[in-house]
Amino acid sequence: MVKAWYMDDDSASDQRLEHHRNPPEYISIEELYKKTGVEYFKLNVDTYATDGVLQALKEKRGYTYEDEIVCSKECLPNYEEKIKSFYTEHLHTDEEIRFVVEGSGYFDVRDDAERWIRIAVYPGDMIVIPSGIYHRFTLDTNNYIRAKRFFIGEPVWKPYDRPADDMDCRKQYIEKQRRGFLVTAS
Ligand SMILES: CSCCC(=O)/C(O)=C/O
Ligand SMILES: [Fe+2]
Repeated sequence: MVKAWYMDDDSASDQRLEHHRNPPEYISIEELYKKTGVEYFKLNVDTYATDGVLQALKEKRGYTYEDEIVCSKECLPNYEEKIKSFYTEHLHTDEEIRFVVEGSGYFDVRDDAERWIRIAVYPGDMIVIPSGIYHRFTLDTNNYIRAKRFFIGEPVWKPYDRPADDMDCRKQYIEKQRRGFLVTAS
């Protein structure tokens, strides 16, 4: 099962480490959704191309665009710059949808009390990060991830670094969080 935990406050050491608190404080995926609106789906990484589960999800959620990103020194153009920008706290005007097919990494999201939650992703994990949430991404010490990216319509990748509190998507996110993410995740 996917693991998520509250991070320590050690921003000086390697971002690619686990950064657990002492003792570790895990959060369930249900709690994660309630606090942040982040959705999670588990797919079969060996059969997703033919088993219909991903296809059904794409149709249900209207994902019309799909591509792949490989984050590694060898494959990602402007690697250092991109890795730095992924780990700079930011938000997007649209959902960030990633399905991990190889490798691993960490998505960090802020909870309702501004605490960082780290979500460890592995092959078969699909994560939907809501529009307007402050978040960031880092590779772990394996330094490699290959993920599918989905989008409703034409993709908009632009990150807006914090502070972006005046953006409509941020205000809408805060309002949804205030009301509670009550609509079922799937
Ligand atoms: C594994 S996807 C790379 C990270 C990314 O695309 C992004 O937008 C992070 O916020
Ligand atoms: Fe992002």
